[in-house]
Amino acid sequence: MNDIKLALLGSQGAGKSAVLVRFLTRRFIGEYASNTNSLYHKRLSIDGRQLNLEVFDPCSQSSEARCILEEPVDWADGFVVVYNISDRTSFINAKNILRQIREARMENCKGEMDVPVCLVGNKQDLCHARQVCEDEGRCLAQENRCHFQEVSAAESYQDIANLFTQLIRQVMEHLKYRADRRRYSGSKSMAKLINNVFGKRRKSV
Ligand SMILES: Nc1nc2c(ncn2[C@@H]2O[C@H](COP(=O)(O)OP(=O)(O)OP(=O)(O)O)[C@@H](O)[C@H]2O)c(=O)[nH]1
Repeated sequence: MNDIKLALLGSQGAGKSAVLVRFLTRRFIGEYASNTNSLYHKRLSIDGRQLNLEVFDPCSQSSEARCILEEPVDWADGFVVVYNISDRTSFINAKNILRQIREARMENCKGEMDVPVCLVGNKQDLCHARQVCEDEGRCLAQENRCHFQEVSAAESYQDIANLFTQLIRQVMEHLKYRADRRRYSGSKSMAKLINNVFGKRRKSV
């Protein structure tokens, strides 16, 4: 069984818990405890494969450009970065979070393909109070080579289910790529070792 670890990041009140609970239970629950870190577990099946999903929903990150929690950046295989379309500050914070994920990953995983990330503009039902237009979200996602989706955790399940399913598929591909890379570099260094030990002798035969 595959283990998939995701982390949800975003400003306080952007709707991270609402989005996640919608995905896990299909329900919208108005209020959530926001002063604790939560780790959710779910078993699911995607494309016929059984998965153990763990999702980390940390307690609020402030809207200032301070460093996001370092642990989820190292721990997670993929990220959901949530902002509120009716709160520009949460969008600016999402931008900072995307930058920090990229920088942290560049340092830790040199040469690896991008970590899967989905940028989510939540509270689409509040479009009368919109402060971030859809194109801005799309452009930001393009700049960061990540998927983008506007959703309303309050009103709809399907968009949220689709975005998590797509992200999980991407994570599975990414994990396979990393495992193949490790196997390949392992066999390359073994070949090098064999060559170093036997190379000269073989030449003289
Ligand atoms: N109108 C509307 N309200 C939403 C939506 N999603 C969440 N909310 C509300 O926004 C508030 C914050 O939602 P949370 O899910 O607690 O947000 P959060 O990002 O987890 O917040 P913290 O845990 O404080 O970081 C709650 O009052 C939710 O009911 C949505 O799609 N539309």
